[in-house]
Amino acid sequence: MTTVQSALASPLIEMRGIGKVFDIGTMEVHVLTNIHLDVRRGEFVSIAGPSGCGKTTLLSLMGVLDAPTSGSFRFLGQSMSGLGRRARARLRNQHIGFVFQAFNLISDMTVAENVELPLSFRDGMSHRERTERAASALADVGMAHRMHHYPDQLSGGQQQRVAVARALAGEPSILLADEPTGNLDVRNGEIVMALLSRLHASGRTICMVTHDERFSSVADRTVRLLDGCVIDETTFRQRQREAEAGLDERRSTESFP
Ligand SMILES: Nc1ncnc2c1ncn2[C@@H]1O[C@H](COP(=O)(O)OP(=O)(O)OP(=O)(O)O)[C@@H](O)[C@H]1O
Repeated sequence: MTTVQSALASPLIEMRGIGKVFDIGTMEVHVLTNIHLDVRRGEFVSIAGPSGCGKTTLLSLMGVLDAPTSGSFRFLGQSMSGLGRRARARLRNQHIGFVFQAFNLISDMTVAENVELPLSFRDGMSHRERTERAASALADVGMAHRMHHYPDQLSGGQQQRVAVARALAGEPSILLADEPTGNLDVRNGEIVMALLSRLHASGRTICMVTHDERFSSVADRTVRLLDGCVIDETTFRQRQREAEAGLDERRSTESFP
């Protein structure tokens, strides 16, 4: 098998025995313990759990923003241990799209300029290609008609859709979203979730941190954390079977009082 073939055959993200400890001088904060987690191409994985359980820390490790203290982490089949700062930045720019709770758009740049910005760090990408990619990503999220507007002329939901376009414009291998609906009202939250769902249906790989159970259930698989450990992993099929079993039970109780 060639290097390319083996990278394609292996999970996109492969974590084995991952631990993360923050040393804050006076004490060590043990945030993640012995995490085993794979994310395969085309999967939509949600990470759920109570506040402070380590969800964002885990997503930062997946996004190569931070490094684990222990364990092995492979991205696209390549070990991340010992990778230098520049190599990590290049990998993030080429393979990872980030969406955060705060939209983080630059207020004095137009929507199109915001989406093009990360592409300007790509070696050798022409201005024309950047413009075309930005236009196409904005069309994907239904925001092409606003490309010459400024962020403060858009609603929160629209700004988040632009942030998703910015994350997608570089054709990343995975989209990592940290509470993407956290700053949105119910309706805009649903619109952004419907967008992520549609992107997943078209083949995108997505990993999302969310507090919201309704949104978590949109994913193929939900990984639940508690105190930095994975305590449960349920797949969409399991949840469907459980819901059907609950329905059958209710039906039988109703038929035989
Ligand atoms: N740089 C850091 N230094 C020290 N402790 C940290 C650091 N980053 C995170 N922590 C601690 O790690 C724990 C987990 O934080 P994290 O943000 O990953 O949790 P979370 O599950 O995403 O929480 P929330 O749902 O509230 O956003 C917290 O106790 C936090 O204080």
